[in-house]
Amino acid sequence: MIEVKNLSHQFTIGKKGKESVIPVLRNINLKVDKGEVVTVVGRSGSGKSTLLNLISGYMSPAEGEIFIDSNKVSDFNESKWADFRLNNLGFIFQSFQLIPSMTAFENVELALTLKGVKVVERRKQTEAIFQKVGLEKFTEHYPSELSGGQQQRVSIARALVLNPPIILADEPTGSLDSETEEELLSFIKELNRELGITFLIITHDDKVARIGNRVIEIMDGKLNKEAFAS
Ligand SMILES: Nc1ncnc2c1ncn2[C@@H]1O[C@H](COP(=O)(O)OP(=O)(O)OP(=O)(O)O)[C@@H](O)[C@H]1O
Repeated sequence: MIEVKNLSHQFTIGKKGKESVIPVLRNINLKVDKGEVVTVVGRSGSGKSTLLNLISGYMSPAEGEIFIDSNKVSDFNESKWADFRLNNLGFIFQSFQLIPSMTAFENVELALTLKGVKVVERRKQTEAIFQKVGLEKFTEHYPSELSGGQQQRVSIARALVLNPPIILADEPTGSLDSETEEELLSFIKELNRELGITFLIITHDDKVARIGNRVIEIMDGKLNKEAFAS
């Protein structure tokens, strides 16, 4: 489903003439199969977000190839990526990234509007997804009128409404207390089990890492050997 081949990435930082190169990822090979939950751990600064940004096309790899299904996405230009993301990838972020001036309902409906779904159909789909995430009583709330856990559920609804086969998550419980975190992790497992959604989750939290069928560790720019054990 996701295949990363010989992926390396580095950043160039500093003023012109005094640049230095920071290698972040070195020769990474990774396969995520359909229906898996794979968690990626590693120290702060080890390159977890960089890996996710490369897999989701927000950065282009310095070297290597990335395939999602049969698509060589590492060759995509920005417009192809935009279309591909809308149809294939859902995203969950630590900071929820909801639009504050829109209600919960409008935040979720917007994803369908961008996809060109007609108004009656998108209202129907949005209502159904609020039922799925158990927030049907909160559709008219603005993000600031919701708890952290509720905001994260709205952001999951926004991802789910597009029916993505894959969800990429960056520290999805990083802003939640431990009880809300456990609820959210159970919900992610339920979505994986019931809808067969493949998850790639980056985290530095052991509890989150443990929901993975496989835990992969990035260390010194490489994937830790242990990580390949199923
Ligand atoms: N746009 C950028 N320009 C230059 N260096 C960057 C850039 N983004 C990240 N880095 C550097 O790349 C390294 C990896 O960063 P990354 O954000 O991928 O780590 P991380 O494992 O996700 O960290 P954290 O757990 O703290 O979020 C760090 O040393 C960081 O300073």
